[in-house]
Amino acid sequence: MKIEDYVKETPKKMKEILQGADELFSEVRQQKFSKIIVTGSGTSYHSGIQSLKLMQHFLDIEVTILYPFQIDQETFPADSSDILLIGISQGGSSYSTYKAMKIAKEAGCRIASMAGTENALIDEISDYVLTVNCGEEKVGAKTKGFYATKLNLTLFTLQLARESGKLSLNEYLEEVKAIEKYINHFPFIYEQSINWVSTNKTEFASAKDIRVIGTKDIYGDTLESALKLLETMRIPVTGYEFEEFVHGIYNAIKEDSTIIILDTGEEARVKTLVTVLSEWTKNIYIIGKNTADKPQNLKADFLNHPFYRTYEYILPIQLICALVPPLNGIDPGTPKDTSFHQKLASKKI
Ligand SMILES: O=P(O)(O)OC[C@H]1O[C@](O)(CO)[C@@H](O)[C@@H]1O
Repeated sequence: MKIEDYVKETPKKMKEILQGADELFSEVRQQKFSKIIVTGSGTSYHSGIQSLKLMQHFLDIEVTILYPFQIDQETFPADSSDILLIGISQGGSSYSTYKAMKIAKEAGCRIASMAGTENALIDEISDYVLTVNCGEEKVGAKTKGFYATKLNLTLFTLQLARESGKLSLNEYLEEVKAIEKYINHFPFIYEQSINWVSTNKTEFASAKDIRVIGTKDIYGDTLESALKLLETMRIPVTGYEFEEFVHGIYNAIKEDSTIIILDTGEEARVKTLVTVLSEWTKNIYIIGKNTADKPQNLKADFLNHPFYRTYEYILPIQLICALVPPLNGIDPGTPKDTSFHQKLASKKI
């Protein structure tokens, strides 16, 4: 299967994950935690970053997202028995995540794992196995798993909030309904995104480097956009939150720079930024609901819910990753070196 096939089956898998939530979280939702730490590398870390605000909003406790390398004994200076550490690895076998989970376990934390496969390495040290039931994704650059992991974190949060009374049953069902709306709407955004990518594919294929700019509400998606574009197009790509970009990154923009802006409508200065940047480069692409109607922009029928828009803005980017690299002779689903993780001892093969 190719990347676009996995993207396409995303709504079906999301529906299944929704249906399985009551059972999957039945044990963990009854527990009390004073703090939650989420850890994972790359796309898995981005799922955490993107879910952070939602988790804080519904759980009303401290939530921290850390890269595995940031976790050591000093992360847990006091009694940690009320801390839940969630380790995420879509492939389930990243040693970095596993090692961080082990340190947390030895410090007395309770441990949950979210792997995209069953019987994963990271499940071995978990008290709560919270498998991301999105089915296999046998390409290096994961897309379906990103939606599914964010949904798993969301449902974990909503179930915990429901159980502790922070959310009534009705409020819980309202949230589920809002997510279902996204699942049903997914094919429309998919179609609009495919059309936009095919209109601009030649220009994307000749991009020398790309800067992705996103607002704070989709910071995780902004980082993920940059990672996935870089991983598949194999050119320099970086992603910044709007304010951080304005802070100094703009200095690097020149004639052959390509800029993609994820415009959720939360930032009033996007238009001004585009006017200023247009003096230096013509290669500016805006993805948004109310963006100017022109071929370079994707003006899509986004639903734009503050928490669940995360299921739509990333989609056009993933389709660039799926469809543009082949124009340059790159198979985006196959890593550049298929035995890389073996050589680096970074994943259990
Ligand atoms: O199994 P893990 O640790 O989540 O790693 C898989 C992820 O790593 C990446 O290859 C790069 O960070 C992602 O594209 C992929 O989804």
